[in-house]
Amino acid sequence: MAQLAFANSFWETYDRLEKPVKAGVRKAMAKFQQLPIAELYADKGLHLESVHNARDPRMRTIRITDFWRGVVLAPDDGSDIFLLINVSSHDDAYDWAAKQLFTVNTATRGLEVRNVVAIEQLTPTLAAAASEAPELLFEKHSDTVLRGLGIDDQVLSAARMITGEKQLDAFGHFLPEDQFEVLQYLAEGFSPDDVYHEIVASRRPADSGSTVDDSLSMAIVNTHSRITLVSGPEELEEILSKPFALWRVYLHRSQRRVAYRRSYNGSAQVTGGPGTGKTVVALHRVKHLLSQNPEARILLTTFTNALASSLWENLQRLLDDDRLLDRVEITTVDSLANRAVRESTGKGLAPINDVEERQLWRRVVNKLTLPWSEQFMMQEYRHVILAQDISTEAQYLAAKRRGRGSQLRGEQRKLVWRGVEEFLAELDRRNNKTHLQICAQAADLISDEQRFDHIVVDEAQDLHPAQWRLLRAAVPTAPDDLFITGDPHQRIYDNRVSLRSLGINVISRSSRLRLNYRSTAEILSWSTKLLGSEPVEDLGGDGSDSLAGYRSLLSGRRPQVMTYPSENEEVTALAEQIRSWTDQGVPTNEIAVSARFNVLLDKVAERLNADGLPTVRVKNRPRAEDNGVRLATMHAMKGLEFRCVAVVGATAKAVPFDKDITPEELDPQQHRNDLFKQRCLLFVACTRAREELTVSSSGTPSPFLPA
Ligand SMILES: Nc1ncnc2c1ncn2[C@@H]1O[C@H](COP(=O)(O)OP(=O)(O)OP(=O)(O)O)[C@@H](O)[C@H]1O
Repeated sequence: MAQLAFANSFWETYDRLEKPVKAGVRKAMAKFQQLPIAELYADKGLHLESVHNARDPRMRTIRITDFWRGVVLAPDDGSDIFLLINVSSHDDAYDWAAKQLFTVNTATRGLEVRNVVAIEQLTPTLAAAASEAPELLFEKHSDTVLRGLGIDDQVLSAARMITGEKQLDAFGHFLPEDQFEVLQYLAEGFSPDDVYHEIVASRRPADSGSTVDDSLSMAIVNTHSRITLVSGPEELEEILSKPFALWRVYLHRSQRRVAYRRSYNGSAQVTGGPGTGKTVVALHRVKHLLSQNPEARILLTTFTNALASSLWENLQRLLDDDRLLDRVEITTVDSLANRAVRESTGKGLAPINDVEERQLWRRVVNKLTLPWSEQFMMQEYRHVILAQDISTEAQYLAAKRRGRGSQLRGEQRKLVWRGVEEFLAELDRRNNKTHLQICAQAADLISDEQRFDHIVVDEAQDLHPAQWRLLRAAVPTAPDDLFITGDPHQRIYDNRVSLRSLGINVISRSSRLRLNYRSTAEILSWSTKLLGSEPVEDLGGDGSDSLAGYRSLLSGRRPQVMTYPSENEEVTALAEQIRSWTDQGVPTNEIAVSARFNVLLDKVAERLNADGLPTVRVKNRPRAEDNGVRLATMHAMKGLEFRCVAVVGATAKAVPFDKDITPEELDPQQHRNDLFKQRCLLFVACTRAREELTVSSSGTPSPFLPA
């Protein structure tokens, strides 16, 4: 009986197939598990046939439906594993299959694939460019060194003509996977020894004796990172019925590279637009760190409790081992701080929330008749005083007010400081603190027993400097201390930091992910326009970040943007839209409605419930399988995803919301930051949609909506 293995490229295509095509795939796969090899070839329905003019004689295609074919690599050396590579339309399948060549890497012994036709066609162009280039990318490495890292003849002669990293990136797409990765590492300045440890040593199977088994099945078994071997019909059924969970298990090359780098000589950072798999990468990094040291204590942290619960569920799936899971603490930074303070002082804390803090500032402003708004005071306290851990008037008078665009003279600063003292005294009287104050206190108090060996941070863009100080204090400075993922385009709390000034240096250990796996290209390109054209400060405060090269391979319907004469009409149209999604078979738990404010969500809930559509508030942390259309404020949409999303109430009054915007005359810089924060909010809400997005308003639409 044959065995079946799947290349990662298969998963990238499978989940996008329509249901009948998926059923066809399952039927074909079942045959591989039921029939002896000779009968497979004879089976009329499967139609396992060779590819005319294929560069790899083992290449075959199978029939899935009249229109779709699967591309398969068939063993010709007496071994019995068939590798399913992808599923595509009839012509694409034959065209692709004819050009590819699978080979076994001499160093890693893994199976790799190259587009041999493209390499041959592009080589003369490379040669022409190389003859005029002042230097070549790999000239300092000898052939012997490159061969020792698994580079074979064809790749070696191409590598010898490559002039720079950009050219390597463009060409790399056609090269065998392990060899391309070796070249990327060398191009980034890693020494051949480091590359050997990073790629070859970690992938090469332990030598079992004097003879090397170079059969196709052995190469398949050796290629864990790119190929899954399926043991039996139950496992196959489980895999094919839950491809969504599989995405968490099979990584794209660019993701695998950052998640499974053996070690970073310090803190590392991964950025990327929405849906590029940063959370997935963070989870895999935890898995990798545990594989390096199963005794390590790891903190995996994120922004909200809801996201922490979802990280826990996914990590459980990924590790599937309770002993390893026990080594990982998953919590928000605020909860970590609360616990550290409670354990050190023996006192429980009930921090006040943002709304209460704002009210308190209003009282302070009124009591001292300060010439600034409560919002200005609250921001000054957070972004200047707490951010720099300022505790005396003298420190404040001398402080740089980074990120603030207004000038405050000495007398004015003294007045602000009086306000701060009043605010702190009032908190003391109430025996209260803010979350950020608790983080600041925890950073000073955290004890050795409360420290971790590694910290992995997801949604890092919204952490405040006080929270970073706590994280810095919670892990000793060492290789692999902090692994940080985030997207500055999704900054919805306007917390800006200079990571370097907080003792976190990610320079030369930063990577960017560019491929979006969540949304269609139509949703992405429309949503990206919401951000406008202002440069975006990067995660660590060292420059700007951009979404250059950010893309999706999925395609679908363009987002629908509607304006209604009244809110009632908008909500009526929303109910119809949701009904049409459920009629098309989208389950209610895969549909979300998001608004800037809860009042509109209340109205939506009332209307949908009256129409017989169940609803659930995201803030009540429903389980993934719970029935009901998800209702969430734009803030609560962070980190989530749904097949269909309706953003409602996107009016000029709600986004931007006046009260959240510092007047330009008071502080032009803060004004710009506040406006950008609101753009980000809309961007976050819209980029949660996987397949369909509608955005509606009644009255004047938000000025941020693209024309
Ligand atoms: N290699 C992959 N192949 C297929 N799907 C993937 C892959 N990596 C991630 N995904 C899927 O893409 C979606 C987005 O991933 P994830 O939530 O990790 O992205 P993110 O970058 O953290 O997003 P955001 O910043 O918007 O929260 C998820 O459904 C995830 O399962």
